[in-house]
Amino acid sequence: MSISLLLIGAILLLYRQQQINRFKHINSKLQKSDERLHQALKGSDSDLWEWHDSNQLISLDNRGGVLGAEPTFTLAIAELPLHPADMDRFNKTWLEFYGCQTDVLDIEYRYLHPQDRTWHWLRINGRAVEVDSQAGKVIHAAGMYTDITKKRALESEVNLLAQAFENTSEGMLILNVNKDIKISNAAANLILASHKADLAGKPFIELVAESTEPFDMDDVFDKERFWTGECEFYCIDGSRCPVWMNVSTMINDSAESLYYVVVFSDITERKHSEQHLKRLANNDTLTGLANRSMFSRRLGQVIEAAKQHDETLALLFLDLDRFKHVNDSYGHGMGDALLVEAASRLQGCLSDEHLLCRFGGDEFVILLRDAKDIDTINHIAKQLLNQIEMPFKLYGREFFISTSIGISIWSGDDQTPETLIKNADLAMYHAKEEGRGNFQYYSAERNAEALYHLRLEADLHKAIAANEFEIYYQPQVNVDNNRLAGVEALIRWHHPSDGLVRPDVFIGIAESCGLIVDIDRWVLTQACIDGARWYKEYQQDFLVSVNVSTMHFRQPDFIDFINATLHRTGMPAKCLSIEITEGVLMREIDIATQHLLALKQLGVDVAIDDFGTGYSSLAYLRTFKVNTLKIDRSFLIHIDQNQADQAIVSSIIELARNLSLEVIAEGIETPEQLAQVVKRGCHIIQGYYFAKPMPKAELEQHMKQYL
Ligand SMILES: Nc1nc2c(ncn2[C@@H]2O[C@@H]3COP(=O)(O)O[C@H]4[C@@H](O)[C@H](n5cnc6c(=O)[nH]c(N)nc65)O[C@@H]4COP(=O)(O)O[C@H]3[C@H]2O)c(=O)[nH]1
Repeated sequence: MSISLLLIGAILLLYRQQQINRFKHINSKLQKSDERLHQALKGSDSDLWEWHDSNQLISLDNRGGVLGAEPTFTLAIAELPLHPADMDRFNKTWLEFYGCQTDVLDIEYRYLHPQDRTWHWLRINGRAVEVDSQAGKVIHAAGMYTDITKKRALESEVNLLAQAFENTSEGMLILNVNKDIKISNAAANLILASHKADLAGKPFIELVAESTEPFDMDDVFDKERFWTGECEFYCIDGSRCPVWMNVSTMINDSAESLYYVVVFSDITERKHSEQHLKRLANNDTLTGLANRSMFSRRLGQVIEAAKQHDETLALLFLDLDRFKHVNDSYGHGMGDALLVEAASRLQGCLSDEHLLCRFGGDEFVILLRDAKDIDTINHIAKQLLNQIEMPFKLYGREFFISTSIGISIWSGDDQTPETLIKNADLAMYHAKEEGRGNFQYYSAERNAEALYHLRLEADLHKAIAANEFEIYYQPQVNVDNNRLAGVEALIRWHHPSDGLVRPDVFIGIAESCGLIVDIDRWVLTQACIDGARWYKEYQQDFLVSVNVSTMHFRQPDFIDFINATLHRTGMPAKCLSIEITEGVLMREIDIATQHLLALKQLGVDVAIDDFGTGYSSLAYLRTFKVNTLKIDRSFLIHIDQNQADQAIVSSIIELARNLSLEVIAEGIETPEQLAQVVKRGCHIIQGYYFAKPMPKAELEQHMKQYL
């Protein structure tokens, strides 16, 4: 019995020992599992919680240290140190869970950390373990709480970046490794007139229309990995948009491309203002034509091209005649309108290959390409003249203007663009001299002459002060008694380097630059000084004739000057003769009439020089009181043989006689010429036959013999 009891006891002991061992084994497993769980919870910043309705307390198993160092603690829900701003949301969620309105509890809120006393983000999630379904409430719940402060911070950073991506004013596209669009931001959709859905999945290359720099997709994305430059995108609506684009590649650690980022901005405005500036720099703002600087550039290029292709070019320089009058009389608005209309008419005469430019003011320049054929140039020039001569109807008024055109030709020579323009300009001046409204070609000879005249003009300004003028006197002889009737004062210029310059060369220049008035007055003064002295010496009514130019005669103080000179020099008025040409009497008749009357009142003689060459009507002889007609030399040169000249000279002498005028034959060189005029009744002769113009000293010798 005792053995059996002992055996049973031993078996029980063994069994118990086995149970203890099994329990220990299970316990150790549980402990390990619990440890692993806590390690896992700790690794994820989480710990466990449990809540019982019976005591309304929440137990926080804080072994992971989420809420500080204290391992486990228990507190009522209301004691949780919640952020005031999260309080209501927390309570509402908890009550819904407690009231079984939701199966799970999942809430994020801020919690005052007991250790660092800062607000941490905590996420609580869990489930009901036991529910009183009759009362509709949770009796026992458990779950996990996690510190999500870092995750929250990361999320807000990501949100920030996402917002920045979405809201930046630059368009942004993120492409996947196949270079298809993965994401686009709002600006990209705005620029490309698209919606996100339009772009998603679209191959990026389909967007690119054009770029100013070469853009090889594969090269740029996978080799260079960075590209920046100007390019044009196709918008979804089919239009094109210029953009400034920046492409970069995102790579992984193995340097493989992961994504591509395309950042771009719409440069339409910039392009417009660039174009506007370009237009301002290259085009005339009024007419829209090429301006001077653009023309000069193009001319240089065209000449270079012409050299290669053996091309001939013609450059036409146009200046509108009488434009200044329109501008001055009707204002700049009218002038501008006229220029615009003129530009359009000129352009209408030219095909696209030719270049028209507004050179400035009322000047236009045209470059004709491939101008081998002179007839073609002439034809175009005539068309241009005709177009401008047609009436301009502007703001209810009608204007008539013309244009003068100078043409220079380039045919493989070494003329620079500047010379080509300058020569056409010179030729244009020649066209003006030829009476405006015509075209002239540039000629080197004419240019040399023009340059010579320019030099003389500069020298003329200094000539009076430098005492370079001298008066020669040419005798006028009365053939009845072979005595001296008078002398004509004729100016001579001793140019310091060119020697004696003839008056018919420099008088014209002096007239064109206005110096003639000073020159005439110098001659008049000298002639009066001499004449006064001769009168005193010889006491004879002996005429000293002085040439007076049109400009001088028209001066308002002309009579005052004559009067003052007579007084100043003591020259008797009756000894002075003023020689004017018929042209003087034809324009500004009122002034001519007044001045002639005043001369008559002064007692000064007036002679019409070069008579018969100027004006066709002789009616003016009725109006103007003159004393003498000087027969022009051109009628006398061949009078010996030419019957027409004989008839004309007879008529002039007859006319003078009938009007009681004196008549002088000028330019008599031979006895035959002399005989022809004398037999027709002209007795006063001026010509080489008797004497050439001579210096004063020589004349004074002559006077002693013939006066
Ligand atoms: N071949 C030839 N020529 C003869 C003969 N007889 C006279 N002459 C020239 O004929 C010109 C006459 O002067 P003009 O008709 O008033 O023509 C003048 C006059 O229009 C102008 N001139 C000269 N001196 C003055 C001046 O002081 N003031 C102005 N405004 N003009 C002047 O220059 C013109 C040319 O003057 P000149 O060269 O001195 O030329 C002078 C004279 O030398 C002749 O028998 N044969």
